[in-house]
Amino acid sequence: MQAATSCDLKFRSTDPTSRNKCFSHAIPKRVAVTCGYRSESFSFPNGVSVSRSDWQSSCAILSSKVASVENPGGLADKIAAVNGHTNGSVNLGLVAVESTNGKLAPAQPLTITDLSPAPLHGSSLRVAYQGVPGAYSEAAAGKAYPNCDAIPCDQFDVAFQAVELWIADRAVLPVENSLGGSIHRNYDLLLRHRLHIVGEVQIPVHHCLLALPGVRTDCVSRVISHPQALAQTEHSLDVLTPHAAREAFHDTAAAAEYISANDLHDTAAVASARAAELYNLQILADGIQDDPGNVTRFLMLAREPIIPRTDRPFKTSIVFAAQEHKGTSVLFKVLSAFAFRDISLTKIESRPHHNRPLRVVGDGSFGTSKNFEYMFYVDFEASMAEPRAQNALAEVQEYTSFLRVLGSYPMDMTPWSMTSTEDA
Ligand SMILES: O=C(O)C(=O)C[C@]1(C(=O)O)C=C[C@@H](O)C=C1
Repeated sequence: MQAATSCDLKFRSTDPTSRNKCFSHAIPKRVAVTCGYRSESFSFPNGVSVSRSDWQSSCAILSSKVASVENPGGLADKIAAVNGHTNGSVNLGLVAVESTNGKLAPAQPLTITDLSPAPLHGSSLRVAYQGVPGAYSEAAAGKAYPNCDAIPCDQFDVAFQAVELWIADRAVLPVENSLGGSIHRNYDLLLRHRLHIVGEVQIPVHHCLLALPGVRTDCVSRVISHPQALAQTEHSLDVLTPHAAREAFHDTAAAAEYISANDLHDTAAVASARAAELYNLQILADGIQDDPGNVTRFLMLAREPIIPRTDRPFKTSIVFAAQEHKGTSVLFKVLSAFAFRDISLTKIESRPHHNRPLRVVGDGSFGTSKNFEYMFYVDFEASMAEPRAQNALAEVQEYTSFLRVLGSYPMDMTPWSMTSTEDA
């Protein structure tokens, strides 16, 4: 186990009566020891060395392929193609894994079960989310993992770190809303961190306008809430509080908590009905989202991937960077790799390529132009256990300088009921 280093994280008290109490822990940073990994990278007899998270992705794809491949001989080459281990096939044979009793277990091929053990603490699953009790993200955590121990975090980034530092077992984070669009911060964090998407939940978001008891709507001169919530209620607020200033706040429930904690009679919050209960506020207006079908999609993140299956509808999320000098219409070629295999795409998002934001184009004879360089996120409706998905990614690999499978996971097929978040 590597040396412990301290790491300062900010978590919020789970006690809803805490008035903006936010405490920080100096959490000793530990490398994952559940499976007794001695290091964050593995070397194989043939000299190929892979990072732990690449290994996990390989295991996930390997496990999915065991169910579907006829000629095991092609297995390692296919994995090599998708995971970029171009120097020879990856020997997935023997890896010594230290068992929990300290003795080296006999070398056995790792399975996802080895990589994703049940939480050691034995109690309910600890799920990190951004916000305070009453936030929609808390409701999403409860839908994703009923009876979980929901851990409020100050920032999206802290929720990622909580999982990486084994303080939480999962994280549930919003990535897009049907009215407000993508939550770009979390797309960037998916790339920066090495967690795996293991599921999704879609939450109908039912916004309310909350204020202290006795406050009338025409006395409200300021409305505070999460930027996404303000975007989702823009027209309603134009009608309800046309002269009130709108201010972004940490999250919807924290806005409600702030009004209550500071006894603000001129301020209202856009938040859930549950936040009204938790922070003793009245509901001035109910269901103020501009579209009754207002839905936010949340992703469930874990340290290890799940084994993709074909027994239920699955979705796969990837991120890639187009390969320079691969000629024109690279994006078209990438998308056609799915289209020609009858794989539907449900999302494309482009985000600045932080390591290569600009590319100078032109030989100088007519001057030079600068292209913005992007990372592309794509969600498609297929499981990595399906050969068509594996072959599509193997083709995409030809056009990309970087390709990562963020996760292959069950689609959220639960019917939407608007009542489900009235008590969110
Ligand atoms: O502030 C909250 O309550 C959150 O859960 C965050 C969040 C978001 O980030 O989009 C989640 C769902 C809603 O779309 C509004 C806000």
